[in-house]
Amino acid sequence: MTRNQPSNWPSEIVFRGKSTYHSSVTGSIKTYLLSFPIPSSTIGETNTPCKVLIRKIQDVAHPANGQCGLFAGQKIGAATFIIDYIGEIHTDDRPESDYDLSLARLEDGTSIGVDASHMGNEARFVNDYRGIRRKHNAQFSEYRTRSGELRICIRSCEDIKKGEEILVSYGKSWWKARESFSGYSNACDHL
Ligand SMILES: C[S@@+](CC[C@H](N)C(=O)[O-])C[C@H]1O[C@@H](n2cnc3c(N)ncnc32)[C@H](O)[C@@H]1O
Repeated sequence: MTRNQPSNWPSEIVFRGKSTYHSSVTGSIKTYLLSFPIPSSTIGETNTPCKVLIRKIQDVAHPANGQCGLFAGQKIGAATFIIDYIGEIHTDDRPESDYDLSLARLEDGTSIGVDASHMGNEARFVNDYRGIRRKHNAQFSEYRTRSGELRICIRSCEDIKKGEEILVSYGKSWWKARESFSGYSNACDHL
């Protein structure tokens, strides 16, 4: 299900309800991504996204203070589909992107990513739990839609109260790759 652009969406990022395929994705890879046969028990695209809100974080104790976060706009039960992570599907290397998730790795070693640095939906604003909460309350989860498209979504791993920040784990390797980090820029000037 696609969504409408939120009113506080940053003007420099293209809002998209569906993935876009970069020119690095060849025809055969696109076929694999879009039409793999799936068991009918798999999560389908009839999943209704939860209401989520992008909020500017104004809390000096929060490690992403001044940036944005993704917040629950409704009560969300455990193990609930929250929202698809939409971005540009690509196979080229994007080590500089902080919004690039791994979607699949093919037998020939090709890595397929979903990069939401320049386009995406609200899911691109989800923060990592470290320094904010004892553990994550949501996680990235890969699935096929009923039509067979491979996607990543955010799913809750426990009950999330309305107004609570939705937090995932980016994984240790994500942070390790950024160990030399000396400070994040303010990514939330539009709010
Ligand atoms: C996918 S973006 C998340 C949304 C981002 N906060 C924004 O406003 O665009 C990833 C970036 O968020 C920030 N971030 C996320 N979780 C963090 C955490 N636990 N501690 C510090 N910075 C975090 C880092 O700047 C990271 O590069």
